[in-house]
Amino acid sequence: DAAASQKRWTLGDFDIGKPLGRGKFGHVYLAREKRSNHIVALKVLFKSQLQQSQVEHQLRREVEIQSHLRHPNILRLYGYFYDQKRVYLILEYAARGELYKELQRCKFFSERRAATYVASLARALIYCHGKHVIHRDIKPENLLTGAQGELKIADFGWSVHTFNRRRTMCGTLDYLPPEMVENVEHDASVDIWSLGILCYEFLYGVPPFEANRHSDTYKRIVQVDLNFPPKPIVSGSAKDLISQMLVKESPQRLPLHKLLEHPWIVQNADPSG
Ligand SMILES: O=C(O)Cn1ncc2ncnc(NCCc3cnc(NC(=O)Nc4cccc(Cl)c4)s3)c21
Repeated sequence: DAAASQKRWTLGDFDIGKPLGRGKFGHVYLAREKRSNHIVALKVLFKSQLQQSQVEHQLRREVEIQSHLRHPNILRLYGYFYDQKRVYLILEYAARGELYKELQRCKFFSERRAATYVASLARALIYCHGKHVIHRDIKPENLLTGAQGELKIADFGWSVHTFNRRRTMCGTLDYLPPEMVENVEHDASVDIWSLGILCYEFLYGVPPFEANRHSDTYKRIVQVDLNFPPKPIVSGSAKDLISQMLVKESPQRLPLHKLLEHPWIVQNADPSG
């Protein structure tokens, strides 16, 4: 609630539980806020490492952006606090944990499960883009699942606000179409590409442009060297959707609201998400 996001939290406000995971910058613990008994996830980041990697500004931006986002498919960041050595993020607890572990366990998802996740992600991204926020780091590692199996986008560490850069193209703006002046659609389409990659990986268990060497992956991406293996068997409708998202020309990628009307989503996604 509003009070919670303003309160000055300290470690003493929480009972710390089991470790949930360990990331590059620190560990995540299950925790309970003592007064409310509210269960949260507490991410502990070491200031030394944040300084070393010069990501403090990114973390500040994440906290700022996340404090304005409220969506069922976006993991809440309730607040933060710090002490001498560490910064603590107070996060919504996603009871079923990391989606990529589930993908590794199942190898790949059914079309219904994949479409349900893709539709939830599209709705969350439509919400973010409506607030001129792009995530820019949509991948299985940043997706968590709640107690009912619902998908939660986490870790806005790479998200940005897309301010409307006033283009000074040859001095006048008068002749630019709305989407160019807005400059949101153009930027926001990076998340559409990533969602297309994710949809492919949900269905095949590997991302489409995977290669042994970085340089080969880079080449396959810029050439959009997209092909669909014969196994597992995937419907033509799914391939059609993926092909409309993995388009090099960003303004030509299928807009997210059109994705929600695509036959593959309409016929396979569980409306409750
Ligand atoms: O995922 C797991 O390991 C385990 N797990 N299991 C359940 C569960 N429930 C909630 N959260 C979990 N994990 C934390 C997810 C995050 C959300 N937001 C983040 N933000 C961030 O790390 N920002 C950040 C860090 C360092 C530098 C910079 Cl610039 C930005 S991490 C959970």
